[in-house]
This record gives sequence, C-alpha cells and structure tokens, in this order.
Amino acid sequence: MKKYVLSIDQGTTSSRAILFDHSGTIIGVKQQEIATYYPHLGWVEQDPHEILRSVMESIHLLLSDCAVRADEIASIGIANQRETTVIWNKKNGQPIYRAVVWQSKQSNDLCRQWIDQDISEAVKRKTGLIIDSYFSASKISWIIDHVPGARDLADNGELLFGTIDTWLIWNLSGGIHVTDYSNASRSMIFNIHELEWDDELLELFHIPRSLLPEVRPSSEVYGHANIHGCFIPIASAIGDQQAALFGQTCFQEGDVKNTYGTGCFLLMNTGGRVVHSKHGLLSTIAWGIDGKVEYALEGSVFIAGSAIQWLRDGLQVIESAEHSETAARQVESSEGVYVVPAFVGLGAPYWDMQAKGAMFGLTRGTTKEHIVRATLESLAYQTKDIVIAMEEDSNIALNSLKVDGGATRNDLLLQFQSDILDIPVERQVIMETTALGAAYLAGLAVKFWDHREQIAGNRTIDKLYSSLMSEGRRAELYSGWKQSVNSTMGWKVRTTNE
Ligand SMILES: Nc1ncnc2c1ncn2[C@@H]1O[C@H](COP(=O)(O)OP(=O)(O)O)[C@@H](O)[C@H]1O
Ligand SMILES: O=P(O)(O)OC[C@H](O)CO
Repeated sequence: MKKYVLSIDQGTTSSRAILFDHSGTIIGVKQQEIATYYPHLGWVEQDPHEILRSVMESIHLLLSDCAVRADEIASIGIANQRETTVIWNKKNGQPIYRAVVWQSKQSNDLCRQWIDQDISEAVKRKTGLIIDSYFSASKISWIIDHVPGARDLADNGELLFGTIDTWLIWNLSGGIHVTDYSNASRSMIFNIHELEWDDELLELFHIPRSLLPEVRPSSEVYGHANIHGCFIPIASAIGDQQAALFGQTCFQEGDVKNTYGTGCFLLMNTGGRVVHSKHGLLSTIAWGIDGKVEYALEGSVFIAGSAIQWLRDGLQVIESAEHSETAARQVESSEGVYVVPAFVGLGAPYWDMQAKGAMFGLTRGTTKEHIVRATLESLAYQTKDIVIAMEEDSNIALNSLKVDGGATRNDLLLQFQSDILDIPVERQVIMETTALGAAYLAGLAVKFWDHREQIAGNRTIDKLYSSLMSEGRRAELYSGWKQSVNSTMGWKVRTTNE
C-alpha cells in the first residue's frame, strides 16, 4: 500500500526532500544548503554535482529518519529553481561548465545585442518574456561560446541542455532528457502558444535544437528513480514558482500567490488565456495537466531573501536569517532609510540590467538595525510595485495576498507587507507550498489523488495579517521607495571586470 508522495524542492538557497501523506500533511523534511559562487561581480554560479548530491542525500536521510521504505512511496515530484542552466556531455554526463544561476549576469552583453536587433516584440509575442539575462537562452549561448570546444560539440549533437528539473530527472532516471511546459516557458526559446521550441528564435540565438529536452506535461510519469532498489515513478516536474501557485490551490482564474524565497515571485492564474502585460510582467505557463496548459501572469523580483543572506554573509550585521526580525524590532521604524537591493539589476516591473543596489536616507544616527529593517521592508516594497502592475494588467483588485517561502517566517515582514499594501496577508499552515505543489502534481499523475477538487480543501490558514497603517503614512513611505528605486536605474558606472 502506497502511503506517501516524495517531493523534491530544489531551490536556489537549498535542496529539500519532503514526504507528504494523503491529507497533504508533512511527514518529514530534510534540507541541505548549497554553495553559491560569485566568480566576478554579477556572476552567480552553482555546482551541478553538488545540487544532485544535496538532493540524493536529503532523500536518503529523510527515508531513514522517518523509517519509511521506498516501496511505500507512490511517486516523486520535482519543483526547481527555474532558468538556471546546465549543459552537459551526452556521453559521459559531465557538465561542461558550472550551473549558471537565474540571477547571473554574464550574458548581459549578449542580451543588449539582441535588444539592438529589434526583436523584443517578437520575443515577447512568442515567449511571453522580456529579453533579459535572467532567462536560459542567453545563458545557453554564453556557455557554448565561452567554454573552449563547446560550439563544435554542440553542433555535433554531443551536448545536452537542461534546467535543474531536467538535470535531476536525467540523473535519477538513467538518461531520460525531458522538461515540463512551465520550465520550458522560462527559456525564451519556447513558443507558449504553439507549445514548441521556436526555430526562428533558436536560429537568432545560435542554439542547436539537438541540445533541447522533450517538453512534457507537469504531471505525468517521465521515468523511474532507483531508490534502495525500488523503482519509483518520477511523476511531476514544475518550476518552483508555478509549483507554489499549485500548492496554494490557486486553481481559479484570478487567484494569486507571492513566494518570498531567494527572490520574490508573484503569480496570478490566468486560466487558458495568455495575458500580455503592459506593465513589465511576464506571461508564462503555469502548468500542463489533463491534456492542456494553463497560463499565469508573473512579477519576478530578483533579490528578496538573498538580501537577508547579504546582511548575514556580506555585511555580517546579523547572525542568521531569523535574527533579521529580532534586529529590526530594536528600532521603531527604518527612520527614512531605504535599501534598494538591485544587486543583479532590477526585474519586474523595471527590467533594468544596469541598475545597482543602493542605500538612501542615511544620517549620523543610522544604525545597523535601521539597515536591517529597511532591507526587510524592501521585499514588501518590491512586492507592492508588482501588485500595482498586476492590478492594472488584469483589471482585478487584489483583496488579499496568499504568501509562502522561507522569508514568510518573518512576522515583522508580513505585517509590514499588509500595512504597505493595505490588504490582508494570509500565511497557510504548510509553508512548504512549493514542495506541496510538486507533490500534488506527482500524486495526481499516479492516482494517489484523483482530481484537483479533492486537494483544494486541504488548505488551512495559519495567520492573517491586517493593515495597521494610516493611508497618509503608507503614501509617504511608498513615495520614498519610488524615489529611491528610480535613483538606482540606468547606473552607468561599470566595475573593471564587468
Ligand atoms: N526569518 C526570516 N526572515 C527573513 N528572511 C528569511 C527568514 N528565514 C529565511 N529567510 C530567507 O529565505 C530564503 C530561503 O527561503 P527558501 O524558500 O528556502 O528559498 P529558495 O526556495 O530560494 O531556496 C533565504 O534567502 C533566507 O535569507
Ligand atoms: O529559489 P527561489 O525559490 O527563490 O526561486 C527561484 C526562481 O525559480 C527563479 O525564477
């Protein structure tokens, strides 16, 4: 009798393996943080082998700690950090370069050349995306052109490309090369209307088709993983942000969630419609299931929880991410200090690859606690920028915001989020919403669950935050943010190794 679904949440900060039972309750979690390398300013890389190892070790530790046998697991679901690009040799399975992380900026120049070719409109129409080094296309081209000999290998069909879902499935299944619609829709070479890799874009970006995985629904059996001699179906793959949308049971058109992890991602389900944004949001595929795809409108913020990691590891003003809350509570407000964490440019709604981070409003009385508080507040301001764009694009006024992700453990942040948006913010009991979404999709594929309605009732609210701020104060604070963020844009000073 199968009792559990095993979910893998391979995020930018860490890999997690989580077991869920039939009621969607967590039975156990194992987590391993993964190293990130910054070889030049703006470059962000990870080791594909370490990513794989962290996933495998988390699975083995989880099963032994929970005393669960592999044959009790119905299926495995994978949610992954999106866009992060791995290219490996088909014959020996060795990556030819580190994983180029979604935040990484080494292909900025390539993107500028593409923008100059006047193809932005065509790219947006076909892929729903804005030309930016965030997406996989320029990362693929950059790796092929920078690793000696890679172009020849690529032209001879000897290399494979994958986002992290593909890399994990290829290794877990013994060589099946697939991805799902949601991940493909983040590549900037996938036509989200025709549901095909786009030959015209592949030619423009010099990407051979032979590198690309087969694109499949987000909920179906792709292959089997050998865990302790037992072959378990790998039955879902989905980008982590879309997984969180599914995990929050945002199944209806107009349903919205915001995830505060390494970055911050607000998604609205737009059903069977591709909604093209006029305010810098992305049109993307939410998932493929039941023989069709559903779409979403997305606002992507590049730096959210990673600004808290910067306070911890870079500035060293806090000991841990949790400590950010204690430190911020030492002061009553940020007293006019703003931190704009545009460390890798700005995503939605600004899309400025050149913006650089900055602090504003410093005085002789500014303390590190003000800076910590202002950094936390920057997550909420960036979210407000996206909410405004989303409301204008969709013509739907949000009356509450469902939230999840690592940083939503922070009560001060969520209270400030509600204050600055002036709508209630809802945190559900299961904060591992991303893993839950992948688990649901993997469970649906093998009939562990029968249909979406069966799981829609599983969602329970843990805490509701309501605004306590006056309208005048809200307007004053937000206008300070807008002034600050605008000042970081188009920053012309380049560092020597950019
Ligand atoms: N209590 C907290 N307050 C603020 N930020 C936090 C807190 N706990 C974790 N974080 C941030 O959340 C991020 C981790 O969240 P997670 O959802 O696991 O991210 P990912 O999926 O990107 O790996 C880290 O960047 C960390 O700095
Ligand atoms: O690692 P996360 O959870 O912040 O997610 C990263 C996103 O998928 C990048 O698009």
